[in-house]
Formats: sequence, C-alpha cells, structure tokens
Amino acid sequence: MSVLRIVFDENLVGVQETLEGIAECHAMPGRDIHQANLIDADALLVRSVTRVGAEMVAGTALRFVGTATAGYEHIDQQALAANAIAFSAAPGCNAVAVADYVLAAVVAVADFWERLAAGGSLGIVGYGHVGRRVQGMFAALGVRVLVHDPWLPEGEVPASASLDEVLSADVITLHTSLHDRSPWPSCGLLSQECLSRISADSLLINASRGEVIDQNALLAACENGTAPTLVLDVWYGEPSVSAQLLNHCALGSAHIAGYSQDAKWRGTQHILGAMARSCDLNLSGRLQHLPTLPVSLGSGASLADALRTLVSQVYDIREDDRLLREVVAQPDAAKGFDALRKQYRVRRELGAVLLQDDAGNAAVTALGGMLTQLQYGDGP
Ligand SMILES: NC(=O)C1=CN([C@@H]2O[C@H](COP(=O)(O)OP(=O)(O)OC[C@H]3O[C@@H](n4cnc5c(N)ncnc54)[C@H](O)[C@@H]3O)[C@@H](O)[C@H]2O)C=CC1
Ligand SMILES: O=C(O)C(=O)[C@H](O)COP(=O)(O)O
Repeated sequence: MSVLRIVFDENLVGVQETLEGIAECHAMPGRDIHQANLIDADALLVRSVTRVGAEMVAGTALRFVGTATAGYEHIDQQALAANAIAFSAAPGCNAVAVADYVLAAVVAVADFWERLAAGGSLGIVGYGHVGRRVQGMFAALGVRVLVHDPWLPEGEVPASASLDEVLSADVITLHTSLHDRSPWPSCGLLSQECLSRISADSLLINASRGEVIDQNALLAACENGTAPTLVLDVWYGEPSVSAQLLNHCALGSAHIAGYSQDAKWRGTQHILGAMARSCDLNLSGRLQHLPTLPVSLGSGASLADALRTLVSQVYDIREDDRLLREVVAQPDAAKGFDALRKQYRVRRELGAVLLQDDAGNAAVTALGGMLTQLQYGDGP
C-alpha cells in the first residue's frame, strides 16, 4: 500500500508528531494552499483561513478534508461530497478555551464579575458547544444565566430566553455559528436596532465571528456614546481589524479565544482520527491527551479573589489585548494579525487544571465544581 500524502496548514499542532513514519506530511501556510499543491495529496488538513471550494478540490487525489476548528463555513461541503471526499470538522474542540476567554474578560473588565456575583445576569446567544460550556461554567459559579438559541427546542435550552431578554443582561456573550439561513440567520444578527436595545452599562463579548455584528452600526454607537463596553476577539473582514473600533474596546484580541494548546491539540487529534477512518490508516496508540495542569490557589481567599488567582494562572487576556494593539498600530496590520496567531504562546485551559488545595475552603469547592464542568473526558 502506498504511503498517505497529506498537505496541512503549518499552524496545526501535532500533525508531524502523530504521523511520524506512517505518512508523508507537507506543511504550508494556510492562506497559500491552492489546488496545484493538492494534485497528488490524499488528505488536506486545514484551520479556518483556508477556503476549500470546488476549484480547490477538482482534479486532485483528495479522499479526505479536515478542519481542526469548530466553525466550518470556509469549507464547501457540497463540493466535497460531489467529489466523493470525506469531511470532518472538530466540533467542540476549543469550546472550553473560549469559555476561559469569556471568564477572563468578565473578571478583567471593570466590576462586571462583582455585578454578576451580586445577582446580575449573563446572556448567551447560541447554545452550541461553546454556549454550553459558558453556561455550565457560570451556572456552577452561581450566576443567573439566560440563553437564546431559537434553533433548538426550548426544552433543550436551560433558562431559555428571547433575544430581547438576553440583550438586557449585564453581560452578553455571542456564541452563534455564522450563517444566513432563515428564519434565524446570525449574519448581522446584532443590527443597529438590536444594538440600540443593549444598555451602555452592559458588557458585550464577541468571540464567535465578526460578521455576527453589524460593524458600521457598532462603530456609530461607539461614536455617539451609546455602545456597551466591548470585548472583541473576532472582526469583520479578518485579518483586517478596524483600528477605530479597537480604540473603543475595553479588550481586543486577534481571534485567539479558542487558542489554548489543549484545544489545538484536541482539534488535530479529532480530524486525524476521522482521516484514519476514511483512509484506512492505523493510528492505535498515537492519539494522546495533554497532561493535567496542577494549580494552587492558596487558602482563605474570597470566591472573587480565588477566581482571579485561578484565571491569572491559566490565561492572561490583557496580554492578548496588548499584542493586538501593538500590531494594529503597525503599517501592515493584517500581516501582523496573522503573525500574532501563528506565533501564539502556549496557553493551557481551565479544563486541564487540577486544584492542589484543600476542598474544605468554600471558594476552592466552588471553583472545583466549576472546573468539573470544563473537563472533556475522552472526546472533544
Ligand atoms: N474566537 C474563536 O477562537 C472561536 C470561535 N468559534 C466560533 O464560535 C461560534 C460557536 O462555536 P460552537 O459553539 O462550537 O458552534 P456550534 O455549531 O456548536 O453552536 C452554534 C450554535 O449557534 C446557534 N445559532 C445559530 N443561529 C443562531 C441565531 N440566529 N441565534 C442564536 N443562536 C443561533 C446554533 O443553533 C448552535 O446551537 C462559531 O461561530 C465558531 O466558529 C468557535 C471556537 C473558537
Ligand atoms: O474553531 C473555530 O471556529 C475558530 O474560530 C478557531 O479558533 C479559528 O482558528 P484558526 O483556524 O483561524 O487558526
């Protein structure tokens, strides 16, 4: 049997290590992968920046395409099916990393955590893999959570709420997939009219896709002082970032909410497993998890202090904000945005944390309960 030939985005973590000696692997910058690079390839493994459409796969030997990401709007699944090419995304692989991002934002910006702890509410738009993790995390911390996801039967959504109710929450966080399907498209969901219903006292977090918010309407709200406090990880028209909008953000980052090492590793392992099944490759003993992360919180702290200590030991969101502002101030900001993502530091996630402290401490017990919501078990 001939050796499997694989072309993959160089930003994928763990492909070479996992396939050492059993496949021929060729790494490329994701934005530079074209049809000509795939003529003899059996499998293509990408992240979100490679658009895979009909022209890309026509006339190639491809049998499998995988994207090690949750979102897969960059893949034309019909074109793959028409060419008998199997497909896998990595649903949920980075959901805990995004939940970490949301928690880090809430504890970092002004007194939003204190407001939630004092009976305020967190509104979630989109109850998929990420929305569920965010809901589980904040509910375990005792926060009142409202969820809006009209695509799901109401019984499946805890504290199901209308979009209006969710937009009235103290903290609103967006986790919808990007699409334009009726009757509830998400592209442009936060229109001028929806934005006008959000209080300027609220916090709005977007770690879904930039296109979920009408950026011009948001900019106008920022300019006239009616916009909520903003934490944005995703931008309209990436890799470009509106410097004007970033100036209005409490925190901005370069689409890295899901960039924990655990998530990248898990995403790769997920699509390698799917590829192995499609291409009849034996990966037994090669797919592995990352080790746990021991963390000590000390004793006697309040829940707020313990939470801030925990988050600070795992993920520094302010560093991501600093890095983005630095690249956006440079002449070729779009290139800098991509470079930032490519060279992203190794960051672990809360789901990997193993608390070293005595669970007799009430804060440690509460945080331990939250952390169990974030564990993955065997699959993503
Ligand atoms: N910033 C980052 O690094 C990351 C961003 N993402 C993005 O976050 C989003 C959510 O990811 P997942 O939870 O993994 O996706 P998912 O597909 O599991 O869940 C998306 C949810 O959005 C819901 N939805 C669709 N249209 C809606 C609407 N109009 N209103 C309310 N809810 C709606 C769907 O019913 C579904 O439950 C995706 O856009 C994904 O691409 C995901 C991971 C990392
Ligand atoms: O999984 C998703 O959806 C995401 O947004 C990813 O975090 C995007 O990461 P890249 O594929 O752009 O590296």
